[in-house]
Amino acid sequence: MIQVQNLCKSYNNSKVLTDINLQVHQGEIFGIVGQSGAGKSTLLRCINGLETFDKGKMIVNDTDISLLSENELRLFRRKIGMIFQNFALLNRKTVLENVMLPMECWKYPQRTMKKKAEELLDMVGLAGKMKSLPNELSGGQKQRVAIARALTLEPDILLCDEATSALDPAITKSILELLADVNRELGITIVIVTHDMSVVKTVCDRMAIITGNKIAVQGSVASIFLDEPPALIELVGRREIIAPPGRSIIKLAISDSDINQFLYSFALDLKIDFSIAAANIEQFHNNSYGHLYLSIANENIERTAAYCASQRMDCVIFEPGVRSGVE
Ligand SMILES: Nc1ncnc2c1ncn2[C@@H]1O[C@H](COP(=O)(O)OP(=O)(O)OP(=O)(O)O)[C@@H](O)[C@H]1O
Repeated sequence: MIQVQNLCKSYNNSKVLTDINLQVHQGEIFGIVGQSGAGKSTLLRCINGLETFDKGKMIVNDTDISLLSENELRLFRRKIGMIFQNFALLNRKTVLENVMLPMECWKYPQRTMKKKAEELLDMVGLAGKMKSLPNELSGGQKQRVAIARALTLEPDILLCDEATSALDPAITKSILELLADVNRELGITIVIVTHDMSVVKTVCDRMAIITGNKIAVQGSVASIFLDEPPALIELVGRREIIAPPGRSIIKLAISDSDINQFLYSFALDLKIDFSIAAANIEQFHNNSYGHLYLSIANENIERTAAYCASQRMDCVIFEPGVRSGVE
């Protein structure tokens, strides 16, 4: 659906994106994260043709967008909605008029525009606010209007540039639920640029991390958080647990549903002294995964590692001293 191949982009001879290769599958919610200035928004603007690039290919819905004429690009953009951190609503127009704007640009008949805008405002839970002005709405309500407006031309793809960054956690949650509904019910592919890892964990199927102008890693959100590659640790930081003298820490990637059974069998089969040094289980969509850190006497480490391998459990051993994990 979206294929980025060897894409390079500079501003004034300064490289912003280098050799970007990325695939977003049809119908998924894809997160792009990276430090401030990494080039996330630039990549998003390249996807909808708002930004040109120096080298490489951007293929969206089987169309190589660098080959499109101005007019073809305009038609192409129709099928891509976008929402922003600052909502980008017109304050002198009512909520209903704001939502009708894209259809006005495409000269839809008045009755069609009004009906469609009303339906969408109903869908985003703002049926009672059609005549309000944007500055009479809360931040979350403004973003709902922006989402309704982005859906008016029935896009295949919705691009979200830090869409929840200005909202508090409870409102962010409700906007993410709305985006998940839009994805599920309308089948719209969603690409979310964010610096907020909880956004990615809550709604994204897959993700990419941009570091040093490049994609450092891409894959399923759960697998990236379980693998904890350096690019992720660089972004979210690390915490440290010191294994006490004579003991080591063993780190296991595990799903929430397996923890109790694993610990039960572990204690019964190995009959060794161990304690839980830390556990970090998180919700990814509807599944809970995370890491379990067991503190084990050094003389039992080899047996423990062999036992974990026999149970097909991935484990990493941290000898006495410092072990790291993501926050
Ligand atoms: N139109 C422009 N002209 C010149 N430089 C630009 C332009 N747009 C972005 N840049 C530069 O490109 C780099 C990447 O910017 P971009 O907005 O894509 O980063 P970002 O990862 O989205 O950052 P943030 O998380 O802070 O929004 C930055 O150094 C920025 O200053």
